[in-house]
Amino acid sequence: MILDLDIGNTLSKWRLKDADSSEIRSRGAVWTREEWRPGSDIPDLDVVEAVRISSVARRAVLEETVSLLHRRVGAVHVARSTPEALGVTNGYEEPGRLGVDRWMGTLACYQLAGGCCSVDCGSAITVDFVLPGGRHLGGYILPGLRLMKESLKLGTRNVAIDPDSEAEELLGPGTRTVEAVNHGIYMAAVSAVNRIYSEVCDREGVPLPMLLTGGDARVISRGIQVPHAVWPDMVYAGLEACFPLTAAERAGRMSGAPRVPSPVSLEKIRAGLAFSMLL
Ligand SMILES: Nc1ncnc2c1ncn2[C@@H]1O[C@H](COP(=O)(O)OP(=O)(O)OP(=O)(O)O)[C@@H](O)[C@H]1O
Ligand SMILES: CC(C)(CO)[C@@H](O)C(=O)NCCC(=O)O
Ligand SMILES: [K+]
Repeated sequence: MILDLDIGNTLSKWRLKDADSSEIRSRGAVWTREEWRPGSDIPDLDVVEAVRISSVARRAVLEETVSLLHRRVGAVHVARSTPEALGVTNGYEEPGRLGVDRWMGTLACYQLAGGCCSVDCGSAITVDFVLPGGRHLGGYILPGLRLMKESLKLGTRNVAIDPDSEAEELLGPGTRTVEAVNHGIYMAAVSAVNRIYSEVCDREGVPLPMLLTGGDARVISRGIQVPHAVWPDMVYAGLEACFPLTAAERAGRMSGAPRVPSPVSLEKIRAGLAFSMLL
């Protein structure tokens, strides 16, 4: 079995992948904390032959995790943000400072779609761009839905947005505090993603396929106006591409990859942008 770990600021997600069949056997999430110890909600390490890790948590969390895993598992691969990988050049002035979850997601997206816009809707919402040809432009970081809500301190933090609600409903005016807050932060998030996408495609003169991942990807997806696809395993797919271990991975197949969405024409993107600015 291969254990893949995506250690975020809030949640540490894991999945167990069968090295022979390439099937995902189980998955889970635990709170990210200093001491990452196998317990009831963490898989049995006896069956694990290799681990791949993407971590944006404090260094102590990663060090603790790696030293624990090294004692139990033969191969431990830790992903890093590098100046170049898999045909993509990192757009950051200091490439190592780009969040490795962004780098993994973006590499996976590029492998799948070529030039792309990769969006991760987690504790933070990040939007990254790669041009056809592989130049990563950098990206945008904004607070995620939960963080935006908590920062308001209006006592509404425990009332999460129902992930099944329709965008149309969430974009209307709220008539109670929790609704006003939920609709406000939802509007902030989806408007930002829509606008960022159009602005960058306009600037660069190329319409790009958009892929979304992260805990809030499904609900944010409903408010995104341009064609896109949700890829829950996008960060894991970056780990697969960087550290291929199975036959399928070596052949370039990434698990859970969606069909590549065809972007709308540049003219349409520009018309939408002009419309929203001239109103
Ligand atoms: N059980 C949960 N605990 C925390 N967040 C949750 C949970 N279920 C859904 N969410 C939503 O998922 C978002 C967090 O997304 P994600 O699962 O990608 O976690 P993350 O690890 O915190 O992200 P990041 O990698 O940016 O740190 C939150 O904004 C929240 O709205
Ligand atoms: C932005 C987050 C928190 C998103 O998980 C992560 O990618 C991170 O800590 N990044 C480092 C800062 C940067 O990417 O510029
Ligand atoms: K994430």
